[in-house]
Amino acid sequence: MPTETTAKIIDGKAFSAKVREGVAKDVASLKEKHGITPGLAVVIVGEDPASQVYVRNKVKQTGETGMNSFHFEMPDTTSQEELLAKVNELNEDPAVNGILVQLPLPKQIDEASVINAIAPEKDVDGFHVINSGLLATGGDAMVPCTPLGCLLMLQDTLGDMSGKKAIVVGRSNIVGKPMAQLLLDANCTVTIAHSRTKDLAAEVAQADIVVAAVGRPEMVKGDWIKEGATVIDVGINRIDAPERGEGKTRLVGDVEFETAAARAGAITPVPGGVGPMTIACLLKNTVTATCRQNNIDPDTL
Ligand SMILES: Nc1nc(=O)c2c([nH]1)NC[C@@H]1CN(c3ccc(C(=O)N[C@@H](CCC(=O)O)C(=O)O)cc3)C=[N+]21
Repeated sequence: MPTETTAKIIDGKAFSAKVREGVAKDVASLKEKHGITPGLAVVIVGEDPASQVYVRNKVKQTGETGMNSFHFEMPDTTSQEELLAKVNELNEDPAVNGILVQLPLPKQIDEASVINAIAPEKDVDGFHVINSGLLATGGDAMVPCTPLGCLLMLQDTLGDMSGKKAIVVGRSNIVGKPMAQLLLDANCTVTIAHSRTKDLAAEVAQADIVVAAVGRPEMVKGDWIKEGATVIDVGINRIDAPERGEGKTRLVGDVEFETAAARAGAITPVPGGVGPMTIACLLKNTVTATCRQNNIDPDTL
């Protein structure tokens, strides 16, 4: 029997366009009132073809908001010292308000050393230990872009989340852990599930909010989802799609979409869900960083 989509599809593409509009307004106002043009520097080491779309979108959208975009490509033979020297140079450059070093890095480079070399106030990814520490203790952190994008979509869909049961599937430093923190701050009762979780299906079935961030195609099954739950699918997995012709591929999330959409109250699609929101939040974080560096209250923009 074919399943039927009953869930509201959360349109991350449309929502991210709204977020970027807000960013563009703030950028214009920073220029007019303060004579400041925010600058975002992106450093890419090596060539990962999968990230080319992402990088192109990022550069295009940064420009569209009126910000300055600085782009650095370094060969995959780059040493840790060379990358640290680039990071230091950007730390000291007053035209650069935000720095993103694209991950993963080649194996000769220690990621933590590089991330923690970024000036915390320019760390628009929110990966620096100072920022994760601030997030964990209720301070003014730079919040990682993907979890921030998920939170904005959840707030837009649900409003007050107080008392809701949330499950985060995945415990990465980049998504799972900060996401759990944000849900906790929103007064949810939070479970973090992972590869050693005993009965994942039973855990997911309890949740009003499911955030899937494991990076395994369709591993969260639709029939685990509680009726009416809100499902945020962080996964972007490219899989073979022989039904579309030889050598064809398609993108799927970490959630089995069709079956989950038949049970959920609302769900994000892949593509067009979390991905575009991640980029929009990177731009938003760059404005936040610019304001903090210049002691400007963003509410006055
Ligand atoms: N320091 C760092 N920060 C990151 O945030 C970071 C990173 N490194 N390394 C790579 C990953 C990947 N990532 C994506 C963001 C948006 C889309 C995105 O917008 N995807 C679209 C289009 C997908 C497609 O068509 O290929 C979508 O989901 O609709 C994809 C991937 C950020 N990353």
